[in-house]
Amino acid sequence: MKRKIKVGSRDSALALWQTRWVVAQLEQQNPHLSFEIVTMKTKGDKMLDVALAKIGDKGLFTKELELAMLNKEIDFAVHSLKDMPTALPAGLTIGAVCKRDNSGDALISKDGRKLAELPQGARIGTSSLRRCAQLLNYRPDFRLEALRGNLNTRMKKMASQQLDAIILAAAGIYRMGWSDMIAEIIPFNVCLPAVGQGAIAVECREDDIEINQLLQGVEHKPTRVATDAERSLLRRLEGGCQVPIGAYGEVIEDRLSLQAIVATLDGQRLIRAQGEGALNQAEELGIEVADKLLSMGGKEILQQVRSGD
Ligand SMILES: NCc1[nH]cc(CCC(=O)O)c1CC(=O)O
Repeated sequence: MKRKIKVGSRDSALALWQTRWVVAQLEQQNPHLSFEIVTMKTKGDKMLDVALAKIGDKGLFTKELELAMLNKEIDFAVHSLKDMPTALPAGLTIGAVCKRDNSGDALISKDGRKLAELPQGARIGTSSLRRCAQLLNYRPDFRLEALRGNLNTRMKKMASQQLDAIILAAAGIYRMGWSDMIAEIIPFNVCLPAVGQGAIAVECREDDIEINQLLQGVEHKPTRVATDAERSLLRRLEGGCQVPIGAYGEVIEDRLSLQAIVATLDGQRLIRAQGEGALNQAEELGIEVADKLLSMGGKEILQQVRSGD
């Protein structure tokens, strides 16, 4: 009998798009296999009105899917890598990291204005501490307003709350087919993305050899190496959604580069560091750049942010 592979996904439009994209490739590569998508709500889907930084849970968007995987109700789960904690539950692994095209943050604004063209005191919607801190560092006159919910909700809130602009991950907007709405991809010297942003990751049981093998078909080595470095940096800084940390790793030919920032919530202090290394030294590079940030004053910033003043 043909094995039916059960694939776990959150039920948001973006999550389903990503899951279908992964499944479509696997189906094409493995015409003898059949797949079934099983959707689940995670705690993060149920608590849409609370700022992520306030919920402060690890695995807010992943835990239910991980439990289902450990209980063998599903065989693998598709996530936004950005939503995955840096330490996974025992027995689970990232079976594949897929090719990332767009890791940046996108500005969606009234009249299509770019960041530099926004008026004094412009009101910008985002609940990400990382985006707030970097935007305030760039333009202290901006007024950042809380904005959560799935992509559809956030778009509606821009109009109903009369915001001048909102910021969303570019990858999500492209996947939803809304690229026409993007005024600008915010340059990395203004705003570095979240660790793993733009990359789709597939999580599975460590001991499921067949599934691990299958997932090699959607693995993209350069994206894996770049995001390994980003995740290693985040692990070293012990950051989650509660701390403004941005990072971007990139493979150019046979070299891996990593740039990162850590900032205070008000954006008044922002520290930037970077490094470069060999492709097989991703973890080490993450630690090296994290340690640079810590020694340049990042340690004090992290302490200050965590103590809540
Ligand atoms: N925080 C939620 C989340 N997780 C992944 C994405 C977008 C897709 C991606 O980064 O791969 C988003 C939306 C956003 O930040 O605008």
